[in-house]
Amino acid sequence: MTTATGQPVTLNNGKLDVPANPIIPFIEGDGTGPDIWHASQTVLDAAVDKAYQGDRKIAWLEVLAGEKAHNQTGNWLPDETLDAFRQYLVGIKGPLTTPTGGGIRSLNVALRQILDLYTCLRPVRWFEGVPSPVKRPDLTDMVIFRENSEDIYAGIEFEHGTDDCTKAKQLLKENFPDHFAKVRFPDTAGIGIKPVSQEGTERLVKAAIQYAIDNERDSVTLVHKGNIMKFTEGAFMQWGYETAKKHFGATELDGGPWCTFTSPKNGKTITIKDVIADAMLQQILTRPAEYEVIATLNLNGDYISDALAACVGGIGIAPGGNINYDTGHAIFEATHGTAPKYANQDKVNPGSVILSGEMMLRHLGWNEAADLIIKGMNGAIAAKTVTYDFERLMDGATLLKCSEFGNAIVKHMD
Ligand SMILES: NC(=O)C1=CN([C@@H]2O[C@H](COP(=O)(O)OP(=O)(O)OC[C@H]3O[C@@H](n4cnc5c(N)ncnc54)[C@H](OP(=O)(O)O)[C@@H]3O)[C@@H](O)[C@H]2O)C=CC1
Ligand SMILES: O=C(O)CCC(=O)C(=O)O
Ligand SMILES: [Mg+2]
Repeated sequence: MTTATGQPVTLNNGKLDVPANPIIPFIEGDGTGPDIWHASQTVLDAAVDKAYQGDRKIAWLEVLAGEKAHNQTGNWLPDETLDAFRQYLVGIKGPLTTPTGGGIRSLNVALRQILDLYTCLRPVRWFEGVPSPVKRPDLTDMVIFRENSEDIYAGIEFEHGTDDCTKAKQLLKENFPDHFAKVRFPDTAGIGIKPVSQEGTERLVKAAIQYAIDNERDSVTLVHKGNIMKFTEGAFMQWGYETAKKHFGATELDGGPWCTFTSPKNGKTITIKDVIADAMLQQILTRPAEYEVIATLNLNGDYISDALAACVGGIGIAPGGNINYDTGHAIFEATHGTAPKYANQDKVNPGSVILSGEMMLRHLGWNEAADLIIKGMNGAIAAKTVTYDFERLMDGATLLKCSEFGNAIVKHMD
């Protein structure tokens, strides 16, 4: 871990106290991570410099995770990294590789769970001029609140053929013989169990509804697969409606389950509704204008994030933040992964991490710098100076490298 000269961000009476030179830990990331991080840091520093003329500056603190950490320390997620995120509250990261099948379970998920960053906040909006596979990408303007600490990401899985799996199956057979009788091929089945709790649901849905109030949105949609998984996903829906009633005074509409309440901010009606997850994946294509804030479980949120990102032009500009609204801890990161086939080619779109940085600046209250990033991004796209993912779909566009796209954003801040 390198050192940084600055002061920590702190939480006082539930509000972030941000010094003029906050220490912000960052993880560069694996695969395309270093290319993307380099471009992003340039943009973030330029935005802060232009907005505050040297009065404010981020003191970046590199912390290690993933392959770089393993190569340097022998550890994939060193304690120093976790300590830095704990101490400095707000950080940012590039993507980290998770092998499929065997090997380590996701470092990304580990960070979210260890720091209890229970909300994965992923806003999805269209930037004018970005090529999209749908006819009206401008109708998509949604904010996903994905539950980040439960569901199968925090679940228990037993691999077929292991002693643990045999024990788990024996336990089910002895204690729940009727359920176990429904397992079609018990001798070769792997077993998975997912937890979904009332507390976990309540804090996530509460944050989503509060966001709708603060940002003057008209609806919050609970997305679940409760018709099949009644006591996990169905319970999420039920607890979600209860949260709206308990914390926001919502009352049922026409006998429920939809309910409404009056926003204390603007006096308008906010509707809480629900949609089953598979139907939602078609609704985001067919009726996107009807959805604003989405509160959902971990796996549904993972699927919906990528699908919605594609609707507005792709995963290259899909940002996010992992946030605990109670402790103030937050780590901002792209929706996409490490795209390893493009590693070290200075090729991919750094937009997702740059816009994650924009979210981070707004989270810190540095809105002037955040606004400059949006201005720069709009300008670079309007000038059709873009990376390969947009260039291949745009007529008459100029192909830029990852670093060049960062520079183009900076140029268009003026
Ligand atoms: N939070 C995190 O750190 C995450 C990590 N991961 C991990 O990343 C690894 C790779 O995952 P994979 O499933 O390949 O998914 P990726 O999101 O890494 O890549 C899938 C495709 O998305 C497009 N893409 C991704 N990033 C960009 C970008 N910056 N600019 C433009 N296009 C981009 C590319 O499409 P095309 O081929 O069309 O050019 C790429 O082939 C896995 O180990 C996975 O676990 C995955 C998601 C999140
Ligand atoms: O951690 C991973 O490897 C995947 C995570 C992911 O897909 C996501 O958070 O959207
Ligand atoms: Mg994902």
